[in-house]
Amino acid sequence: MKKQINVVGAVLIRDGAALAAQRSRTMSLPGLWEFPGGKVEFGETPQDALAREIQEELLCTVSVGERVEATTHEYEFGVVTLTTYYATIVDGDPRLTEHADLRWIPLTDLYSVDWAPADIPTVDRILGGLA
Ligand SMILES: Nc1nc2c([nH]c(=O)n2[C@H]2C[C@H](O)[C@@H](COP(=O)(O)OP(=O)(O)OP(=O)(O)O)O2)c(=O)[nH]1
Repeated sequence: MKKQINVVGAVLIRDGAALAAQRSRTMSLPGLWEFPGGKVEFGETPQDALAREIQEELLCTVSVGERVEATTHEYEFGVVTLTTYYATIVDGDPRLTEHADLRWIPLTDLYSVDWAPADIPTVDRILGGLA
């Protein structure tokens, strides 16, 4: 049976653009774009995990809000359940640490990057919510 991986991602929206992070060559799913975040550790709430991951990888503090979407996708290396939340930056500015790139993508261009497959329902939901 494949490994089950619980992952949380942050949907940060500012001035009509969403923050996307490109996975680096040394990560799984290299080159694909994702919502910053990571794996939920034992004993953590998804919200705590998300705030911790954003602090670690973007070096800023967020307040986690409403859930956007939850989706399960089977990759070669395991089954990822990705839950995304709207989040707001309360301190600091996102900085590039472990990803290949960070980009504020205008919502009108959100489909222009190559998202990790598990993220597509979140992108659909964000854009659907605007309609
Ligand atoms: N953080 C994040 N991960 C995602 C998203 N969509 C998606 O399929 N994933 C996958 C990529 C990874 O396999 C896993 C998250 O693990 P992680 O962010 O802790 O990545 P990691 O670098 O520690 O993982 P690994 O390369 O060591 O396997 O979920 C997303 O929007 N955000």
